[in-house]
Amino acid sequence: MKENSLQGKAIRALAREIRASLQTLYEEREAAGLAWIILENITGSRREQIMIRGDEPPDAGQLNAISQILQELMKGKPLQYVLGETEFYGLKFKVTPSVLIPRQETEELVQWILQTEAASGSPLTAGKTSAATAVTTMGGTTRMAGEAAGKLPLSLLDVGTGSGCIAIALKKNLSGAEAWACDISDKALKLASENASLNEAEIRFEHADILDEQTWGRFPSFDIIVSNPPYVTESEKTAMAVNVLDHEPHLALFVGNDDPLRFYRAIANFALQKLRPGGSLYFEINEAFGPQTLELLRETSFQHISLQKDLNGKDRMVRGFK
Ligand SMILES: C[S@@+](CC[C@H](N)C(=O)[O-])C[C@H]1O[C@@H](n2cnc3c(N)ncnc32)[C@H](O)[C@@H]1O
Repeated sequence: MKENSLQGKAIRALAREIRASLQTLYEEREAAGLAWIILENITGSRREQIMIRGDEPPDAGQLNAISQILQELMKGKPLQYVLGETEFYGLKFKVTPSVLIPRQETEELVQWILQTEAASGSPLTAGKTSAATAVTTMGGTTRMAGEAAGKLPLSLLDVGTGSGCIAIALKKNLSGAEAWACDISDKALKLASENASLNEAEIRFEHADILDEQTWGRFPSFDIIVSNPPYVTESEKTAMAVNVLDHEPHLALFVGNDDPLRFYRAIANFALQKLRPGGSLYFEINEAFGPQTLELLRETSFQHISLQKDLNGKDRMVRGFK
């Protein structure tokens, strides 16, 4: 769409025009959703506010920005990379093609962890004070929460942190927790650290190849270890959407066909060494390997293991306790 074809358009007409352009590449509903996200981003107003001021045309600078965004989108670049930002668990994150775009399934993983913590009565769950209180974990053991108790505060590690979304969302919602995050990618770690500053979350970032046992020594022990590791097999590549395949980092996505559970096995062994008694391990998983990932946790002597489906009814998360 040419910039001058947008000029003088009232904003609702503009939304329709953007949608029509995008429909050559996206389905109608997705195109309509994208059109509003673009307008919200450019005007800095929420959709409801834009609707109220519907007859005010955007200025020349805004039209120019819309036109550039459309050009990038028409090349198949994901909107989050075009805008350079996204939302995850109600927080804003910068994203670049060096990191995976945070997904809704991963928000569900964060939700599951926070619900489990809340159900265990943790005083660290956001909104509650960090008192010196004994907390019985699902694993059946007791840990002391709160530094005032003279005990270690709840600590967590996110393995393969990417944009930092899991670690930062957990840190923001488990006040007083000590949060660590690691990744093999320096570029991801740099961006994750920017996101931590943006969200005022104190996180300790470590560069580590989790498949290399020699790097494990630099980590202390944790109450929670979580990971959304690379889990798409090479043979699943052909079924993937082109805008994922062409734009998202392959280091974050793929694992060889010969050993699709490679990361899960390594991280489960790492967790067996690094989790405190009663500590918990959470994974996001490939829907094709639910029972196999559970079996892996069982074989690695994790207890109270469970498999959780995502909102689309797909096997998506597993959990086990040490
Ligand atoms: C599926 S992405 C998850 C990113 C982010 N946690 C999320 O949920 O959006 C997997 C991440 O693991 C990292 N990674 C890949 N191989 C790794 C390794 N051997 N050790 C540590 N991190 C690794 C990638 O760089 C990538 O950031």
